Amino acid sequence: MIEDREPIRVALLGCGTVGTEVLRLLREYPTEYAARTGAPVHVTGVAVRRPHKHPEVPEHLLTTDAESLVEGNADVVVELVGGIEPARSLLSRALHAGKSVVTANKALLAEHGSELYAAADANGADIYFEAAVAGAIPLLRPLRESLAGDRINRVMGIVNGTSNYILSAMDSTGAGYAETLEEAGQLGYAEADPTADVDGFDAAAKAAILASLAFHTRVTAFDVHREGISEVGAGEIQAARALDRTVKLLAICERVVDEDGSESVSARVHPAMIPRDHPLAGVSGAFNAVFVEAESAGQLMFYGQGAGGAPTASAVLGDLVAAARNVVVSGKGPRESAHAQLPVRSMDRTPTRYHISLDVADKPGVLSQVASMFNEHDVSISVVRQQGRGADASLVVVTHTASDAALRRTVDKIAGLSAVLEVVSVMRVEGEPS
Ligand SMILES: NC(=O)c1ccc[n+]([C@@H]2O[C@H](COP(=O)([O-])OP(=O)(O)OC[C@H]3O[C@@H](n4cnc5c(N)ncnc54)[C@H](O)[C@@H]3O)[C@@H](O)[C@H]2O)c1
Ligand SMILES: N[C@@H](CCO)C(=O)O
Ligand code: NA
Repeated sequence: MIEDREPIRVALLGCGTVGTEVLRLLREYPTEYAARTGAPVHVTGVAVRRPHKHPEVPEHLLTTDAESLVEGNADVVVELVGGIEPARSLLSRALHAGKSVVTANKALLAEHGSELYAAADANGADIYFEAAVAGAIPLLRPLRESLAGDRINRVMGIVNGTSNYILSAMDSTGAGYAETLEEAGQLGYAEADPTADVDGFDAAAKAAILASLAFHTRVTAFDVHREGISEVGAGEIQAARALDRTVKLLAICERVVDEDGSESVSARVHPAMIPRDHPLAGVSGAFNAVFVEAESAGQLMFYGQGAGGAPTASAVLGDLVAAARNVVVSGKGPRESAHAQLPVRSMDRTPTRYHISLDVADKPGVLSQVASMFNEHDVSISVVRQQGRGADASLVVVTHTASDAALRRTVDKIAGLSAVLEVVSVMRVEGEPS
């Protein structure tokens, strides 16, 4: 009988939005977790900061001493505290003691992932982190395991629910930034410090994890070019709408191949205009979606709830079952795969496309002045649209692909032209043939 087997002991660190749901589900379906694991799964303690705030947790499980809980008899440590410290020290301690770890902490993995992998490897423990990227969506396991026999060329997607929730609302109802951010917080999507969401830090950490797994290369959060959504205003949303596009905060990880065949990895997070008929355009609210392009598999799309207590708990519990099962059968999960060690390309040298919207003086020759700036910087133009007369004259340009640095230099030069009254919006364009 499975119930009679030696239980797998689980220490839970943190009992906030996600931790509460993990604990609720473990207590609601013990027979199913036991059957899937091969042994009963017992929570031996829950580390929190303020015990009186957790009436839902049996009192005998609560502790404020996370260190002692980790050092105790747990087989698996589930970390749902977030942030770098004390999570880093606690997980390092657990791994060095040979205990497997399940975490949803993208910030920690994106900065210190290699150190944790090494500790896991050296001590025969596992580290699982499906919840760290795109919440409930099974994405990291497919990258780490199912696609291990393929060659991935691109991973592009919406990986931050909070900023997507805000951009979706701005686009569909014209809602304001602050009120929507507050709603996202109340719904449990936003990080404890929501600047991590709106300034792109959360998505950049996820991009680092995705790029590392996709390209078998160590990519950290510091390698990821990052721009958030704070500069996206009604002007940008309208400019996109006028061209049948919408604005999304995208994480883009690519293998870039130069003419001489040398390869590098580019990882970036920034707002971008995508066509309204692109599958990512229809991803709204806290939903996430990620495209993966692999040499043999072709295009794959992963879609689902990227944030929220229960969806994230689903991913954590899937990992917990895997880690616990490995303890039962003395098996091992996947290790770090960083054999390719491709260089990380700077944003300046990354090929991108720009959409530029300008208010211009209604005078002959404006178009040719602007066009000559593009020529000078070797940037070719894909679309030009000149609209209005007099004070309302405007010019919209969409470029072909060029290096990001050349595009930025061109915009700076154009802004300095006397005929250009205002640069209304500048945004990168993704999701359409270049
Ligand atoms: N909320 C989501 O939608 C979501 C989705 C995916 C991943 N995550 C990740 O999951 C983790 C947890 O997120 P959350 O939304 O549940 O956060 P949360 O802020 O709701 O919960 C964290 C809890 O940890 C507690 N805590 C802080 N320091 C502690 C310590 N030293 N010892 C014990 N407890 C401590 C806090 O009091 C809080 O209750 C984070 O890494 C986050 O990035 C969250
Ligand atoms: N704050 C994150 C949680 C999921 O990682 C988001 O909004 O997507
Ligand atoms: Na996931």
